[in-house]
Amino acid sequence: MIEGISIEVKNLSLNISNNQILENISLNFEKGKIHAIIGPNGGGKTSFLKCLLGQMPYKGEILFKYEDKDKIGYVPQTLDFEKTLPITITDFLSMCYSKKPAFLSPNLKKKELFNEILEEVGLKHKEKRLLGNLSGGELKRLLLAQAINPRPNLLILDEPFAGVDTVGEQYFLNTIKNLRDEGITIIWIHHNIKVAREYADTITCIKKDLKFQVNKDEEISNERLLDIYS
Ligand SMILES: Nc1ncnc2c1ncn2[C@@H]1O[C@H](COP(=O)(O)OP(=O)(O)OP(=O)(O)O)[C@@H](O)[C@H]1O
Repeated sequence: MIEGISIEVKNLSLNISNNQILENISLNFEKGKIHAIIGPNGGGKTSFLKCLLGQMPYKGEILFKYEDKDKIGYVPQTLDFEKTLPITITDFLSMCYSKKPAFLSPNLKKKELFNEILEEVGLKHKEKRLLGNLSGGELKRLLLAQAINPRPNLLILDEPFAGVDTVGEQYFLNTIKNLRDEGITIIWIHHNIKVAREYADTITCIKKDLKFQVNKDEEISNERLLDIYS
């Protein structure tokens, strides 16, 4: 089993260029569970994840509690890159997994690792494909592959299903559930409350200063839903 990370967020606020994006948010994320984050477009969900990842100049405290390691895997909402770049899946993985000396082709051991990684996400035999030629769903699978190998203690997913078809979505949902069963803490932005309720252990709504957290089986009243999405 993997030891998941638990997180305590205390009085988190984020102000960028005089724009108050998050205000006074306090939350806990228990280890080894799936925590879905919902909320309206522009409500601050991605900014919140970026605070967790230490990428935003937030105020307040974010405490990571862990017994084993504090390894974090991250799948971004989008990956911006020049589509004509001559970079294959293997080149991309080489960049993700290379330590110095850099710029060497993968050795036999790395090639075996890449095969295992690609097989897990259903991309085996596509290692020579150019990154720019991958479909939205294939790119998401590749991003997931680098995030979960080696296994992290915390996995952060920013809308992993965007651009993914129904079969791909089911694949992601099963993978997320299996990773949770391995002990990994998962924080996952998702727009579909019904799916979030089915798969997540807690649901957290983030909309600037309006936030609440409910467990899987707790009701979310229509009033609350109206508050979030109006
Ligand atoms: N670097 C930045 N500089 C200025 N404003 C920003 C920056 N990053 C985000 N914002 C603003 O913060 C607000 C929240 O954005 P964020 O991307 O966190 O929302 P979101 O809930 O993830 O939205 P969506 O569901 O559309 O992805 C938006 O109004 C956005 O324009």
